[in-house]
Amino acid sequence: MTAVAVEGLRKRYGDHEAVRGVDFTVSEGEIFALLGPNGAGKTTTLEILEGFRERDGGRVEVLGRDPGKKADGKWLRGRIGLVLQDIAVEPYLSVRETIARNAGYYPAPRGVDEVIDLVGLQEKRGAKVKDLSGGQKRRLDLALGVIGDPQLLFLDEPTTGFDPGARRGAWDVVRNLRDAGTTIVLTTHYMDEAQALADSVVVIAGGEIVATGTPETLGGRDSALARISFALPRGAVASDIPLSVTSVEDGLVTAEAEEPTAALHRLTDWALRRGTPLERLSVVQPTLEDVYLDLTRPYADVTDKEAPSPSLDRGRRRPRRSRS
Ligand SMILES: Nc1ncnc2c1ncn2[C@@H]1O[C@H](COP(=O)(O)OP(=O)(O)OP(=O)(O)O)[C@@H](O)[C@H]1O
Repeated sequence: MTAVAVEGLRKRYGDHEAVRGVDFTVSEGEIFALLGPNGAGKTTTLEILEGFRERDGGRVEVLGRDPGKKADGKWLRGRIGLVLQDIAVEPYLSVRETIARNAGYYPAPRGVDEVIDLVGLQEKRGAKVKDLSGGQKRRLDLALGVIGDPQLLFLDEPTTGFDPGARRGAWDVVRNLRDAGTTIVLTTHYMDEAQALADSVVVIAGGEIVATGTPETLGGRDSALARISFALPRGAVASDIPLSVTSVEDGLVTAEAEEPTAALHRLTDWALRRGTPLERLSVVQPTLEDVYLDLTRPYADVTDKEAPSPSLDRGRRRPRRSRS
């Protein structure tokens, strides 16, 4: 079933069109990541889904209701959880008091201590909010987002300010929530986070969707050529190499291969027969971050008045395979 459906969504601030006809769906029980550079329109889109901002055009359905309608908005507030940036909390209340107070806003909240354990704030149960570190404060935000046992959870940059260990802990929390049936919509600027968590991904830039897919397929990532590089062996010239060489710079050969396993077999066989080792050998497939940067590069440092069409300049690709 569909948890969120967005069709032709538009939002304008004065003469700035922040969201320009966005379409996407989020399936129930998945982790959906909305990615995009600063000013892309992510927060505006989320705020419309959350019922905090009116749209100028398009259709939006969240758990089958329209968050732009007052009655539906009220119904939705009991069923969605929010982890926003800069949530205002009372600084002199303790962690436990803060979570317990919020639990009272929901018809069927989770247990307060269970949620404290879930987000890893056991040690800080009695600490005042004002004495928490930045990362601990963000965990408290996460606790407040899940205390109402939401069907749908919005996470706006959930791990900003976390240390690496805490980030992995938060990822486990998010995955556990998904596995327990919560649908999760998140924004993040960390591509490793999207890679680790997301079942599906949408990239938005300049208020428009520039790519959709899974972390594995986004922007043709699964069909991009692998890049093999190694130091040119002593005495060899580029034309000796049994691969499609794209460059030789400072003695480093770079070649692209459609089937890296077979290409490596040919290359290492050639090197072994020559008796020359392949120094600095590496095989690189584009990461989600590489693909994301290519997709959004045209939008860096441009205003809404000159939003370009994205150039998919990942270089050569192997012929498209059918995608699921
Ligand atoms: N209340 C507002 N009034 C006027 N312009 C706004 C308002 N909120 C956002 N904007 C503008 O709309 C555009 C989209 O902003 P939005 O906050 O949705 O982007 P974002 O993708 O969430 O960015 P970030 O990653 O920096 O949080 C930006 O150009 C922003 O300056």
